[in-house]
Amino acid sequence: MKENIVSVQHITKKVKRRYLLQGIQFQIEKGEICGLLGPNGAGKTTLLRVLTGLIQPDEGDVFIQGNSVIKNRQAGLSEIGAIIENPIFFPYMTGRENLFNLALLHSQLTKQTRKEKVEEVLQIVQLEDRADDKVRTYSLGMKQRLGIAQALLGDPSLLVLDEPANGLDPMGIRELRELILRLNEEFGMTILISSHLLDEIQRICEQLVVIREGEVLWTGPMENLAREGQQLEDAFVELVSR
Ligand SMILES: Nc1ncnc2c1ncn2[C@@H]1O[C@H](COP(=O)(O)OP(=O)(O)OP(=O)(O)O)[C@@H](O)[C@H]1O
Repeated sequence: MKENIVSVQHITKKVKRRYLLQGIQFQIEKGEICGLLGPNGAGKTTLLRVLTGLIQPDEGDVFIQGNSVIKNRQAGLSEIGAIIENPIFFPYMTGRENLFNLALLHSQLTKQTRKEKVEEVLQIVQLEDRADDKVRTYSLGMKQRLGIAQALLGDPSLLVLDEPANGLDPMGIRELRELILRLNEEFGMTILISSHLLDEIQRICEQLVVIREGEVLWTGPMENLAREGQQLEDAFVELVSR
């Protein structure tokens, strides 16, 4: 049996009297790519912000490799690499310089291993050729890949991507898809990804968590929702309009 790497347990988040998330529960197994879906305003970003420690839930807990991101914040969060909002880089610094700066945040790394890590992640996201160019000259797709490189600096067990394909052109979307699949296949990375691009989700995800109005509406393997030959879009629309 595969090991659960992520366990989301009864997460509830209220703002004033309104529930943004209510009793959210699901698990993600090691090595899986899990898609987080839901209509606009369902609570996806709020959930990913709780998962990555950016906001505190009112109830519940999230365990990453058995470490609570709420009670044992440092250990829990050290297992996660994420792009939640658009990654912010210094435009007048090169990609390599930006990464080196961000690598300083990983205080467990020595100067030498920091340098090696930066080169390693640049290679993984295939930005070595442009690493000495200033970030202001990068396309959106390149900035997104630099964002993923940044997320990989701490050797996370889980990569969390919130709408990573937003604004990308078809070529950028394809490069991103290939990168996500390579991270999963070659490096065994577990990935949680939210997106409105359902055909992209259908191409890359094995598991799905569908939320609506802050609650889990459906969770399970992709093929149980979008049956053989069925478009995920049709299955999704059917599900959320029930
Ligand atoms: N700090 C906040 N205060 C009040 N309401 C909030 C706050 N943050 C989010 N919301 C509301 O919570 C709901 C869920 O928002 P969230 O951004 O998590 O949804 P989403 O599923 O990511 O939506 P989208 O697909 O449009 O990005 C929305 O109705 C939003 O307006």
